[in-house]
Amino acid sequence: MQQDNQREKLTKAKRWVVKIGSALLTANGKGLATEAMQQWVEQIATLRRQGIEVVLVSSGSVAQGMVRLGWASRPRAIHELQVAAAVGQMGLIQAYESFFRQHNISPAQVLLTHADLSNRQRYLNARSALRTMLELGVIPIINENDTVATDEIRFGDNDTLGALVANLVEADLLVILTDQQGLYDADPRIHKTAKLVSTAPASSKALDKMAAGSAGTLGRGGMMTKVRAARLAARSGAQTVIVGGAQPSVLTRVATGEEIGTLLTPEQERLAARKQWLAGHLQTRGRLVIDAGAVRVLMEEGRSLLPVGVSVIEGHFQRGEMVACVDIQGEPIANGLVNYSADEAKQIIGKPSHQIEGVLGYVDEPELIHRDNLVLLRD
Ligand SMILES: Nc1ncnc2c1ncn2[C@@H]1O[C@H](COP(=O)(O)OP(=O)(O)O)[C@@H](O)[C@H]1O
Ligand SMILES: N[C@@H](CCC(=O)OP(=O)(O)O)C(=O)O
Repeated sequence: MQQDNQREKLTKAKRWVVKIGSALLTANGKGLATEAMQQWVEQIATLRRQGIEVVLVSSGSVAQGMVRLGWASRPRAIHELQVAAAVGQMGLIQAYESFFRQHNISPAQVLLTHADLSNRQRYLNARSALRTMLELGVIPIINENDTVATDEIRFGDNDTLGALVANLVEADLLVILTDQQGLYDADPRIHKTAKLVSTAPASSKALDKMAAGSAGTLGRGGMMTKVRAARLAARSGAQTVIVGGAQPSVLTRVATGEEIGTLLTPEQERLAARKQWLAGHLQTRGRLVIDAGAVRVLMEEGRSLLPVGVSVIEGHFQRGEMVACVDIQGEPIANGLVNYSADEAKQIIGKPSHQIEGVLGYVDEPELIHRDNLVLLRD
């Protein structure tokens, strides 16, 4: 993909994940950087008016908690960090809430752990909740759920969380706001002559050496986790911009394609990347026999699979697992991630989607398999 087209592509990105790091948010440990927060919120409101959906991943709970508890240095003990995070998250959310309210936007607090995104069912639940928030114009503000997150279920840094959220909501763009202007060819705190990298493929090995320096005193990740986050985001086709969050109008400038910060580019388009992942990674757990009408709309119109087009359910699968879709002769048509378990699906097949609630008592999604989660196996 041409690198010079890539900034232009930013102007078309419709779904963004914006991650804001601790150093920026907490004015380097001096309390919340409320003026800066107010400006980011204002820019997000502007982006929204331009039709861009934004998910915010915000760090700063531990740093803010330290201020509220009067602690001068970051505690080592995990339970103390958890307390700082819980106390600080209140201040963080309170501030966001009041700033978003000034623009008549409702923000929502979402706390996630690693386990929430590695379990297929919880992954799908988080995904539909976030998608619905975006549809309703609510801005999700995500942080790690530090009170319950211990080592094995921890993201460890919010750069990674931002990337996983970008994968989760199928974002076009991950913007990582930090205290440097972007990624330099060496740590600019140590090497005064270091140069800013403008654009590079996220997969470039040369980036590892450049980003090897450590994090600031408040942040956890440093540049290495940002580069890794860009690679993770690239797996679902998202672009990543690492950029100095203290610059005026930083977000709206990124949206115009202005050459600020560092743009790390994916190798594949978003949907192609997701479909490749779907095609390669999961075993099927069951089979749906679909009727001729459903075969036609899937293959010719690229539509989602609705319960009404399914005649038989085979196998024991859970919501979120991969199933095979076959025609009435048993010929494979597509594989996809199913929105209902086998037991639920058996009750709703052959029925129009508006009857799902009447049958099950709730509706997860109107589709049995959404078209974004469906890979066709025939041309
Ligand atoms: N090549 C590099 N380019 C820019 N910054 C770097 C580089 N290597 C290391 N760093 C350091 O990474 C820091 C940003 O990471 P971190 O403190 O985790 O920020 P955040 O809180 O925004 O996540 C910068 O302040 C910088 O000193
Ligand atoms: N959940 C933690 C995340 C800390 C973190 O990842 O910080 P950073 O590297 O500055 O994004 C907090 O809010 O303090």
